[in-house]
Amino acid sequence: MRTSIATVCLSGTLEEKMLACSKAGFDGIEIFEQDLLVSPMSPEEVRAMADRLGLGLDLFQPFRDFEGVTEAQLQANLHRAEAKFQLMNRLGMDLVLLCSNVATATIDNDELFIAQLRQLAELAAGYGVRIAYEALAWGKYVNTYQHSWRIVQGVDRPNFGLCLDSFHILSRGDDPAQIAQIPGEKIFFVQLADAPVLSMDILSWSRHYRLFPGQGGFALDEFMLHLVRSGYAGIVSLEIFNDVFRQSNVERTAIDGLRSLKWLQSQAAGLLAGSGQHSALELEALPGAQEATAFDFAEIRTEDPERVAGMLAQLGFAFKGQHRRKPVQLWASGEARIIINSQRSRGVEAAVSGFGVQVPDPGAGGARGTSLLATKVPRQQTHHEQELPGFLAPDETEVFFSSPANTRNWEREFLDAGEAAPETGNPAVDGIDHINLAQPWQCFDESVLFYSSVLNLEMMPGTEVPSPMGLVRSQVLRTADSCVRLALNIVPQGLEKAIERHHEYPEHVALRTGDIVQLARSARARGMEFLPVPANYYEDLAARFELDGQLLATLKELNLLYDRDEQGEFLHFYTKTLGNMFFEVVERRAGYDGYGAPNAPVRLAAQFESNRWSRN
Ligand SMILES: O=C(O)c1ccc(O)c(O)c1
Ligand SMILES: [Mg+2]
Repeated sequence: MRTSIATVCLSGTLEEKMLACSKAGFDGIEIFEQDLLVSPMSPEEVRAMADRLGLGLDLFQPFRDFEGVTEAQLQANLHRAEAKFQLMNRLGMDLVLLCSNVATATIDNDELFIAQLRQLAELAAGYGVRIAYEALAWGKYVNTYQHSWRIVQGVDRPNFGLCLDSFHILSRGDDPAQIAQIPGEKIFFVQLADAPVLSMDILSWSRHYRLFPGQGGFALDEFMLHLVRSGYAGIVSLEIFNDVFRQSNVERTAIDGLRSLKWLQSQAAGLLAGSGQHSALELEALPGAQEATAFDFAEIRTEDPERVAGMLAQLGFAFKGQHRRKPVQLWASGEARIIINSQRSRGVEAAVSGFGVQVPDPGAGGARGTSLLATKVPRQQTHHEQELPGFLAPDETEVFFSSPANTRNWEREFLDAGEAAPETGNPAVDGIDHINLAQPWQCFDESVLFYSSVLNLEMMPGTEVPSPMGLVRSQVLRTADSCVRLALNIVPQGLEKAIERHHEYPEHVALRTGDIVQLARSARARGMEFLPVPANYYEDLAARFELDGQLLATLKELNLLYDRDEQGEFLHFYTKTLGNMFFEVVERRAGYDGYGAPNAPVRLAAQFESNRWSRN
C-alpha cells in the first residue's frame, strides 16, 4: 500500500517535515499550502528536494469554498484556482484537494454545484490537474460522502473524482459500507484519521483531536475493507489535526504515523484473509502477532538496591541470586520475577525501567516490533547468556520478549538461581498482575499505539481519575485473556511542569496474591510501610457496600482498599513510594476484572499527602 501524510500533522518547517517523512519511510506527502507559503524554498526547490528524497508530492491543498456561489464569485474563484494550478505545475503536482464549501456557498442547488465544478474541472484539465472533491462533515450543503459522490457523477469528467476522509464519515456516524459501491478509480485520494470518542461539535473535534489509526475509537479496519471492495488502488494518507502532534518531535511523530498505517494494514489484511477477496491496495500483513501468556519479569532501576530488596523481602519475595557479571539481582515469588538493576542508575532513586512478556515465539515478536519501526534495545549479553529481543517504548520503558524456555535460561545467569527456596508456610505473591506506567503528556497516544501494536494488546475504554495534581487520564491495554495487563496513566501537564521530570510521577508493579489479608499482616510484621488510607474512605465504603463488620475492620486495620464488580471482589494495598515507584498487591476474588478504579483518587491523594511531607 502506498502511504502518505499531510504536512499539517507535523511540527517544524516544510524542509524538516519532508526529511522526517522520508526518514520514517513514507512514500509521499500532502502539502498544505500554508507550509509552502511560509517556506523559504521555491516551488522548484521543493520539487527537487522531494525528488532527491524519493518522496511523492501526492496532494496539494491550496484553496477551498468554491461551489454554490454567485456568478461574480465563481469568476473570482476560477481566477484564484488558475493561479494555483500554475503553481502546481511548478511543483510537479497533479492532484488538488477541494473541500465542499463551508463558508461562501449561498445557493443550495446540486445542478449549480455540478455546473460550477465542471468549469473548474475543465480549467484544471488544461494544466493536467486532477481534482479530488471531499465532503467535510460540516460542509454547508454537501456534508456526506454519498452526496459528494452524486456530485462527482454529475460533473462527469475524467479529472474530477472523490477524496474520502474517514473522519468526516465516521464522526457523523455515517455507514461507510456504501464506499464499496463506488468504482475505485473514481476515488482519487483517501485520508485516514482516527479520533477519541467524544461528544463535542464536529469541527473542533476534527481540528484538534484527530489521532493516528489505532489510537482512537473508530473502526478503521472495517473502513479499509469497504475501500478494498471498491477496488481502490491508490494512496492512503494520514491527515491528523492534533494539537499535541503539531508541537511534538517531528521525527517521532512521523514514525508514530507510519507505524499506525502498518498496524492498520495488517489488521485489515487479517479481516480480509477470511473473505478470500483480492485487494488492489496490496495490504501488507505484519509478522505473526504473538499472544502474550504472562509477564516474564519487571525491572526496577535504582541506585539503592538494598531499599528495593528490603521491600521485596517484606512482601515475602526470595532472593534468587546476583547476576554473575552485572550489578543486577533477581528476586522472585511464585511466577513474579523482579529484577533490581543498579546499572546506569546514578540519580535514580527507584523507577520501573522495563518488563518482559512471555510469548510462544519471541523471535516472531521481535520481528513484528522491528516491522513496526520500534527502536531496539538488545539485552547486553555475552556468549552463554540468553538473548531477548527488546524495544524502547515511547515512554522509555524497555520491553522484552521471552518464552518459558528463555526464562529458565536467563534465570541461570543469576548465581544462586534455584538454591534459595522461598520461605515456606507464608502467604505469597504468585505473579505480576499488571504494570502501571506514567506517560509524559506528549507521548500518551504514541504509547497506546506502541504497546497495543507491538505487544498485540487490546484497548479498554479510557477513564479519568481526579488527583490533587490534576486530572489523570488512564488507559488499560491487555491481552484477550487478561494474562498481561498494562495501565498507562498520562501525567497531568501542570505536575510535569512543576517537577520537570515526568518520572517523579510514580509508576508501579501490581503483584497478585491469593490471600492479601495474611500477606499484609506478615508484611507489616516485617516492617513494611503501607500507604496510609484516610478514615473517610472506610466510612464511604461502609455506605456504598454492605460489608461485614469484621471485614471492614480488617480493611481499615491493614490499609486495604476494596472494590466489587458483577463477578467478584477486589482487595488491594499500596506500599509507600520509593523514588518514582511503589508496589501494589492485589487479590482478585471470583473473577473480579477491574483495577479498583474508584480507589485510584484515594491512592493519588494519599501519595500526594505523604510525598509532600517527605519532600519538605
Ligand atoms: O478542517 C478543515 O478545514 C479540513 C480541510 C481539509 C480536509 O481534508 C479536512 O479533512 C478538513
Ligand atoms: Mg480531509
